[in-house]
Amino acid sequence: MPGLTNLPTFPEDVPTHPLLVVDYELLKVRNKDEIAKLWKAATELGFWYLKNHGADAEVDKMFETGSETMALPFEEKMKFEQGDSGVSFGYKAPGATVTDETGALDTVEFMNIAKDDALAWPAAARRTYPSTVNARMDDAVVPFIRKSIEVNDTLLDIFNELLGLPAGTLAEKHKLGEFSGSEARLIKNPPRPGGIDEAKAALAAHTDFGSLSFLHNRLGGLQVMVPGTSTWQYVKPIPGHAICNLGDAMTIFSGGLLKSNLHRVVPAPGEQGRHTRWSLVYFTRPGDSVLLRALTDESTIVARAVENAPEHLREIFESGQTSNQWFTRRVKNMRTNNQKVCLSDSIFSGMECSRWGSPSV
Ligand SMILES: O=C(O)CCC(=O)C(=O)O
Ligand SMILES: [Fe+2]
Repeated sequence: MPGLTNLPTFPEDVPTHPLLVVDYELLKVRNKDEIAKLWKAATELGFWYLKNHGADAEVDKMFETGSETMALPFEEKMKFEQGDSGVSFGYKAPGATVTDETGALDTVEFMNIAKDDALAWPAAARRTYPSTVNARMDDAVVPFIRKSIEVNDTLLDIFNELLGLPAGTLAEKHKLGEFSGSEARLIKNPPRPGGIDEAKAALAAHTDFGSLSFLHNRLGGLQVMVPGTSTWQYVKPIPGHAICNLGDAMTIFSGGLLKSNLHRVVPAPGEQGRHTRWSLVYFTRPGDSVLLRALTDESTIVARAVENAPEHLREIFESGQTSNQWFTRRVKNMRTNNQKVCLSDSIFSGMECSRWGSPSV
């Protein structure tokens, strides 16, 4: 596909953080060593590579869908814009969110497709989409979303076991039939005219809001801030390997044991920066009505983690908010048009706009 083949290789001379590689086939048969590796990745960095996930064909078709959709005239895409009310389904134009406290604008465009719409197709559950998305619902979008749900639900079951929760506890919080913020995201970031200024993020530093993200990219540009450091390191894309990460909801459920780590997107490094960057994510998020709190009553492991957690985090472990309330607030606070309200609240440092010290998407 144009834009996804014959790409320059990832440069050797940029600071890169090696993620642990976890094998999905081995996880499925509950291989002990593989599960131990997943636990290490999840409790230390919150990011890992996942190989043998079996979604390559679905991912390729989604990249085609992304390229067909982003090629539509801007006015056509804007008919599906997500708006400023905190809903994330639909189109997000470049510049619709801010990337730092100076108000610098993001450069990425998204098309977010709700899990609820994919499952209801051809009916619309949450909203409608451009013709290019509708045309690929049957052969690309629905199969990708179903495959991603299968992978993420398997990981959720394993975390359920690792956290010592009663069987089905996390599954109950991510019920297929309940409306949720779960969505597939097609992302395009164009090459930046005038060269690469890594200091200017394409997508702001954030933690993912939901539970699990299943990410596919071909060019570099994703960076993580390794806990205990204050510098950004690239995550190198490896063919056939998805990048998985945990979101804030899992940090809350687990009393802080599972890490939702800060990350951002900058222009791809080196020669790669001359090319359009495409990426694709499936976000699994808790059902809209699920209360975000540490599962202390359900697990002694979580209860102990909360007892040992630093004081300032304990408030987050009893957020008092449903998944939908939390998510709506966070999406709203990212929007450029809402910054008058938000910057006065100190979005990048305060507790009100971002309890995690950075915005979340
Ligand atoms: O494009 C990427 O590599 C990451 C995107 C991301 O972090 C997000 O959409 O939340
Ligand atoms: Fe993210």
